[in-house]
Order: sequence, then structure tokens, then C-alpha cells
Amino acid sequence: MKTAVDAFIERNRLLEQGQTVLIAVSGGPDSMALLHYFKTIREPWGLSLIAASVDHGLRGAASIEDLTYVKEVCKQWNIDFVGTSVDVPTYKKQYNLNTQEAARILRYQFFQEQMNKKRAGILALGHHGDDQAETMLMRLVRGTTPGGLTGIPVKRDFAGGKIIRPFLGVTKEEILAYCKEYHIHPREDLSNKDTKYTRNYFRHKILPLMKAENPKLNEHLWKLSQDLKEDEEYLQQQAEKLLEKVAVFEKDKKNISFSVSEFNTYPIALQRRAFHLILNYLYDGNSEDFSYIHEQQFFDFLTRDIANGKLDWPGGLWLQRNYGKITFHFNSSYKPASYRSELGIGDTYRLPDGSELSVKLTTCKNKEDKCTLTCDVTHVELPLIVRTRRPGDRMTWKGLNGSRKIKDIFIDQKVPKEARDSWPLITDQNGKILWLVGLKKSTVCSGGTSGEWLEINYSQPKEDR
Ligand SMILES: Nc1ncnc2c1ncn2[C@@H]1O[C@H](COP(=O)(O)OP(=O)(O)OP(=O)(O)O)[C@@H](O)[C@H]1O
Repeated sequence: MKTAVDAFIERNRLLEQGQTVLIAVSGGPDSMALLHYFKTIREPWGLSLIAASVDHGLRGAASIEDLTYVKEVCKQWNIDFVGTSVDVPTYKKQYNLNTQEAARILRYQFFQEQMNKKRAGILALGHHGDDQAETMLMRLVRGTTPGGLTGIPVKRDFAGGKIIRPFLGVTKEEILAYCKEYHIHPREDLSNKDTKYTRNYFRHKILPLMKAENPKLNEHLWKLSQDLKEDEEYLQQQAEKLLEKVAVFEKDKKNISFSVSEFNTYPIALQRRAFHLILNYLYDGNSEDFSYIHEQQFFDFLTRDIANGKLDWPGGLWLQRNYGKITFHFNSSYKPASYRSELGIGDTYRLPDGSELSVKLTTCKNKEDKCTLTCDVTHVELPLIVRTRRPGDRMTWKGLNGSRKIKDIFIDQKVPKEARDSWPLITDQNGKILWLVGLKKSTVCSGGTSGEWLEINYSQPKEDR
């Protein structure tokens, strides 16, 4: 395995001579093998090594024991060590996050702090080829773009330096064999076996089935991710050239326009990427999951035989068609509006984008569509509340086992990031989410016998901007 990783590092230019490397070590097989591997290349590369370990305090005594174990091994191997214990439950509660998210944020905060303090240019992580395969399959199932299918990056910017993952080209099996060969005795994290986490479910249930069909699955997925990455880089460059030729920047570079007929002379693969490059430019790099629904709307707009037209998108963006020209207008001072208001019977609430929500009481459940929610009045605590999302918001609905994060519903429904912070949701006084407006209705609203119904109507703005 060592020679394969050596070659991987050279090929991907992951290291430079004399660098300071912070190695993230949990005590498990992947990161213990990583720590050992770095020990073997410390001299030839002239590296300064620091191991960093975070005790999430989530597995009782075992958590701190992992950290102590890593510290002990570092002493034996003559590697500097930094460690910390973080309070995941408090942080999780404070920011309404789930455990994994809270742990991840705190872990990366510590890494960032240490990289600055120790002037380390590199943070090395132990992700490997099986992690890569899981990530690609999870994204495939959730819905992704060719760019998303390139998987976990081998190298990316972080804290003024780089995150690198030297083990992405090797399998878990090879790592376990490496541990055996060098008498490394990693700690075992039993939560890695719990299939209630999506990743573990893919790892233990789905991947084995696929590997039984073809043991070379990892290799094939790796090849696919690399091919896609290379194709993507090339196509991105071509799309940039396309924009250089056709795009005209207006009004302090806040608006972009181009001639439809000129744009249409380019292949669709480049048009698609050019479209995303424009969004990325306008949103300052934060538009990565602007959805393919928007992409489709854009192409409909592009091919429609009209002289004038307008397409409104959330997040301060609108497109205008003026004969043969399309302009992307972007209001850069736009800030997603968060709001919260009580909504009693007979009330109407006007949302920042001009759409309205109104509540009335009826004796018959006469309407049920995307823009209307009816709910037995005895099932909810009044007045209702209309508000924007908060981190960790969850809801449940008929047929769903357990609950789902609002964030994930937005992802499932391809709602662009820019629209999520101002998207309305309705709760009752107890905080129970009844309706993610237009997207999901809660189980609470599916039955009832009192004969009195609350009817909440959502209506879109009548006037154009
Ligand atoms: N508590 C932690 N302290 C330090 N680094 C961590 C910690 N948890 C994860 N990492 C780093 O992130 C990488 C990926 O973490 P992940 O949880 O996906 O894998 P893992 O199965 O825990 O890996 P390992 O076999 O090293 O425990 C690890 O290999 C390690 O480099």
C-alpha cells in the first residue's frame, strides 16, 4: 500500500518539501494508518508532523480513551500531539443541530485553530476509497450533477492551507492489512456499525451487495470520478471561454447579458456549464446546488419563441428576455429575509416576496392542493406561526418512518440554497411543523373528525417586479 500512496501523493501533488502537516487522528484504523504512513515519509519529505485528536465525548469513557491512546502512540513515535475535548450536546442544543453535524463543526473548528496556531499548511485526513465509493453512490441516489459525482476531493483549500486525503486511492481492506503488517492496533468505534446513519447503511448494506456483483466496484467508481473530474475541468474551461466571447457585463458587473442566437451556436454541455458559471459569479461562489429545475426553466426560457419575457427566481435574481437578448439581473444587496409572525384565524400575512398566507375556519374540507393546507382545528394549538427555517428543524408526514430534516427536504426538492432561508413554514404554538409551504404537509393535518377545519391558503404575488 505504501508505494501506491507514495505515487498517489506525487501524482496529485499533495505535498511539498518541508511542510508542517496536521494529521487528524481519531484512533480508528484509517487515521492510525495515516499517522504511521506520515511517520515513514517524514524524513524524505522533511515534514514537521502534528497529530490532532478530538474527543467528542459521545461514547462515554471510550471517547477520551481514544484521545489518550493517540497521545500515547504519538509519544512512542515521536510525533507532536494536540488534543481537545468538545461539548457536542451543548453546542448541538445551542444551534439546534444534529449530533453528527455539531461534532463535525467543532472538530473542524479545532483543526482550523491548530493550523493557524502551528502555522501548518496541510491538514491530512484518513478518508479512503470506500468512503469515496459510498459518497458517490449516496449522491447518485440523492440526485446530483456530473460535478457532484466527482466525489470527495483529494485536495481542497482550508484555513489558509489545504486539506489533503492521501488514502483516497486505497481500499479499507488495504488499510486494515497495513495496520496488521505494521502492528498498529487501532481503537474500534462501534457507532461506525450503526446503520441508522445513512453512510453506515450504504457501507454495510448497499455496498456489499454491489461488491458481490463486482468486486472491482471501488476501482470503477474511482476511475469514473477521476474521468469526470478531468472532463469537468476541461468543459469548465471551455464554458469560461464561451462566456468570455458572448457575455457582456453591465451595471458595475452586476448584470450579465448575451445574445441568444450566439449562445445557441455552442453545444448544450457548454451552455449548461456557462449557465452555472454565471450563477456562481453572481452569487459569489455560493450557488453550487442551484437546481436542475432552474436549469430546465432557463433552457425553456432560452428556446421559447418570444420577444419579451421575464423569469423570476428567489434570491434577488431575475432573467429578462428582450428580443434576441437575455439578461441576468442580480440584486447584490439582497439578503435572505428571516421572519416570524403569529397567524390567527382570519389573518393574512404578506411574505417578503409579496406572496400571501391567509387562515380561515371552514366546516368542510373542500380544497386540497399544493397551495392549500387543511387541518382539523382540534389537532393544533392556535395561533399558528409563520416563520423561516431554523437549523435542525424537522418534520414528519404520512408514510415516513421517523422524521426528516427540513434542510434535506429542500435538497430532495431541489430548492436552491438562496431560497431556503426565506422559505415559509407553518407551525402551531407548540412548534410542531405543519406545512413546509408548497413542499410538504405534516401527518397532523391528514385526519380529524371535529368537523371544523383550518384552511391556510398560499397565494403568489400578482404583480411582476
Ligand atoms: N475525533 C476525531 N479526531 C480527529 N480526527 C478525526 C476525528 N474523527 C474523524 N477524524 C478524521 O476524519 C477522517 C474521516 O472520519 P470518518 O469519521 O469518516 O472516518 P473514521 O471511520 O472515523 O476513520 P478512522 O478509521 O480514522 O476512525 C478520519 O480518518 C480522521 O482523519
